Amino acid sequence: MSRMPTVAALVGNPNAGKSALFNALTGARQKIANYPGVTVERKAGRLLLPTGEPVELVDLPGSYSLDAASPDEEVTRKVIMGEQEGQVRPDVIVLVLDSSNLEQHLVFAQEVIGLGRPTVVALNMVDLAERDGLVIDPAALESALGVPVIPTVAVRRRGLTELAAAIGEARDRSQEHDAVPRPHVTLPERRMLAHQMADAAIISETAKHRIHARMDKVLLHPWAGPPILFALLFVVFQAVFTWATPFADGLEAAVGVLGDLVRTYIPPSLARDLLTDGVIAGVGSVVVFLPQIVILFFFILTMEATGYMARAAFLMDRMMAGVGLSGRSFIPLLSSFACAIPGIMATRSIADPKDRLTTILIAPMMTCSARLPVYAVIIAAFIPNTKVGPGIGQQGLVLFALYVAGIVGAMVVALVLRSSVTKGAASGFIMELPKYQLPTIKDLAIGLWQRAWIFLRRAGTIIFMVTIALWLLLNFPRAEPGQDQINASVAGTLANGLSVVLEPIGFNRDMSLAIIPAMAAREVAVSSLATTYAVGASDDEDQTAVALGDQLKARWTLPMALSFLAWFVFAPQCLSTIAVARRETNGWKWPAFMLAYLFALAYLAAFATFWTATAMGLG
Ligand SMILES: Nc1nc2c(ncn2[C@@H]2O[C@H](COP(=O)(O)OP(=O)(O)OP(=O)(O)O)[C@@H](O)[C@H]2O)c(=O)[nH]1
Ligand SMILES: [Mg+2]
Repeated sequence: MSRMPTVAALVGNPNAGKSALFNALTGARQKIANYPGVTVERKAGRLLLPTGEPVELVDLPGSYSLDAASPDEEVTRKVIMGEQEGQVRPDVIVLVLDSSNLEQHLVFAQEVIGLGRPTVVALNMVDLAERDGLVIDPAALESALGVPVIPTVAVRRRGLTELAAAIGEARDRSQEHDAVPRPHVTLPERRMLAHQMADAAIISETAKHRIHARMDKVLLHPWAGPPILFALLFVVFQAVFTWATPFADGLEAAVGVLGDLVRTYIPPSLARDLLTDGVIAGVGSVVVFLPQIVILFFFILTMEATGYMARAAFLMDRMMAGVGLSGRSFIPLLSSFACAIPGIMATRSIADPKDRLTTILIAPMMTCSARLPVYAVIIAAFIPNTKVGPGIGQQGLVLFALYVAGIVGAMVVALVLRSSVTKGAASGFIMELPKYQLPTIKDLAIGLWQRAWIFLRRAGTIIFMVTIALWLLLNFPRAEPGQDQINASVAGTLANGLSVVLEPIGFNRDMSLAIIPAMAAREVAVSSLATTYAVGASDDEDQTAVALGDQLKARWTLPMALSFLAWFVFAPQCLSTIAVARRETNGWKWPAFMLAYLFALAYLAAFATFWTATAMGLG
């Protein structure tokens, strides 16, 4: 047998646990989460059979049918059929079924088995079925489907060896005879058969899942549900501030000490300035937000793992329909709170092209985690840390308001787009609700670690480089004695030019200076301000670092700060988002449109904020 390695593909309904199985079998770290539509691309990994032979295992997006409706389902169909470029047709199909949802998953299963190709069924999530009081007979299912059925629990690594062995056997059988497609069975027939098969395979069923049904009664209640969701999100933003404070203070102190050490032990020179003003002040000012990021992701990951995320989508469906979208757009939009890039990619699970395009266009308005440091630094400097109610801090409230401003802005834009450029009827929304699950500590820890690592890596690479470049542009050419270094520098000259345009929205030179490098990564706005003020202060007598917050307080007025925040709610700040929008819409037309309308919106919002605040006498 000296042929190409065997290829096996994981196929099944969304949320069946394909990626969890993939991770368990190959040691990969694909994203898994408890809602349908997590995986939108194929991903290959290597699995070793019990015989030691390697198999290429492909994880695929979930699918309800071989008649693909959405771009991610299309990937699955193409791979199964061997039409995907750069991917040989799988020799073995590993059909993943959710045992606790058997009847529903058997509908697509029959379609796949009907292809007559070597197939193995992974009867996954048998633990959840048991929890719900279901006992399933794999042998009955095996004889009904005519292919091997292996019970598995992906997240507990149960049944993996048996599954791997079955994959090997199926491959061996396939070499003996060719695929024999079975007679076509229509969808209604498959539905009926699925019902019969599930009935025959389920030995006993007790009504254990009452608690979860009762939870849904409350959480999905048309009146009680939305306030609960709202309250939950509110708690998240309070927590981002209050829980993070001790850790953030500690980190900030550590960065300060580091700067002082360098100042004490290295004689004054440009190189020392680069270290203190560029690296430590600049990059350090971003790194101190690690605790906030971790706390935010703790909540997002928990919502994803417990199954609440899909319920939130369900709750929001009605509101989304009001602006011409559906609950389908909710999860991509919510993912954009982490970063617009995975958010935009997640829109591949939306079938209607215009729904999808609208969602892509508004995704950047969801407050991504890179904006959190910008918001946090300004809020901490300008909004008093007072309580406005029991357990409600004013700072958390303002943060919450900024997130809400982004959401409301996005909804208004969606409404306008859906009645103009992306006109079309709102499509219906059906999403199966996943089972409630407690998140496993290990998965949560891995998820948080990955997030923290991404954040730190950004600080160490892109933010670091942009900050250094900015430091150079701020320091050259050198100022004449008595002249202001920043005004003399290349960066200062550019910023002074730009501030003519930005003056009407209350931006001073330093703010204008901060928003350009922030196009690389939004956190850079913070590091640029820190570096600018550190460079500006270098000539002063006092060499000790002044915390960025104090610098801001001394140099900005409240209306200026609010205007800066308003700008960051809407402005298209990161080039990677534009690049992904180009890829997902196949051209420059829509990203250009996105860029233009977001800039216009940001300018208007900052303008209105600045002048309203000024008129209110806040300056
Ligand atoms: N209890 C239990 N949970 C599981 C099992 N397999 C997967 N899960 C959980 O089920 C959820 C869905 O798993 P995924 O692997 O993301 O599902 P998927 O089939 O890849 O979903 P899509 O990518 O959306 O098609 C996650 O929360 C997993 O932790 C299992 O055998 N038992
Ligand atoms: Mg997946």
